[in-house]
Amino acid sequence: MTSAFTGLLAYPITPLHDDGTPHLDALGALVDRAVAAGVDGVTVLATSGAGTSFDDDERDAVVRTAVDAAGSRAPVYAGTADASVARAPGRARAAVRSGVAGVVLAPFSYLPLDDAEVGALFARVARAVPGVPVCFYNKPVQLGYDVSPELLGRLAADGSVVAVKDPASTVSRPAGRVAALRAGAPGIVVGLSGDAALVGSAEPADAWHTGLAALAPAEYVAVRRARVAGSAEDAAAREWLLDVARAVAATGRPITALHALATLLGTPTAPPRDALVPLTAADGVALAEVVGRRP
Ligand SMILES: N[C@@H](CC=O)C(=O)O
Repeated sequence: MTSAFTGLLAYPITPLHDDGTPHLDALGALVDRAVAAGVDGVTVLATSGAGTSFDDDERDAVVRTAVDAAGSRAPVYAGTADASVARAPGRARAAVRSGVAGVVLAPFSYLPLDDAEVGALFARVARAVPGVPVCFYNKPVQLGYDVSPELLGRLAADGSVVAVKDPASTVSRPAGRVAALRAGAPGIVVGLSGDAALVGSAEPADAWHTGLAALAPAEYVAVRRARVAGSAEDAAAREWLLDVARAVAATGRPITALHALATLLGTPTAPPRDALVPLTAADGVALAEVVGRRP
């Protein structure tokens, strides 16, 4: 049996109707397409899915839609962070009731947490969903907390987490981080995020976590499979994904850009909820130009 949180993990946006409610049919279609293209798992309601912007009923409906769309073909995971850390265990329980195969938890808080608080949070969530795999969603730039290999090792040893999603090596994250995480937390599943780095030259890892893979699954699957097999990559797919990743990053508004990208690629969605503001016209034109070059 494949371990949880391995392979290519697609993080769909949550498509929206014009009134801002989740467009569940569009979400189901996105999940179905990604799974049919061969992604190894789907995570809803994390960053790309704007999980913390939805109320409980909306989140439950999003999870159920994704689970139904994936069926038995691929595991569905859900981001269960909440603006109130006290609600995180309840959100994890709700996701499990709706059928997820594991939960993805970021140490989300109004003020950055410290090691003791993060340890307590993950232990509480693990106790709330015994036996359910939990992935530590490390988001140091945005949350002001960067998990150490040592804390991860303690959380893995007591069964609170089985996997970690870490930003791929960049200028601010020197190479060697994957090895450090493995050394600190033996046996843990190490996954990386950051499309430009993944498609570019990220260190080998057990998983890739990416929002873009939900929108361009065929290309991403081709690149991931070739990378894992050590075979020749589809150069056109790789170059195009790199260009898309750069165009999204250049906007400085990743969620808004992913919604715009989704629209350009045929998924109906309104822009993200307030207070995320629209892309500039120039950014919209740049994205459309890249999409027009899809191989
Ligand atoms: N962008 C993804 C996964 C990587 O960080 C998300 O939606 O959370």
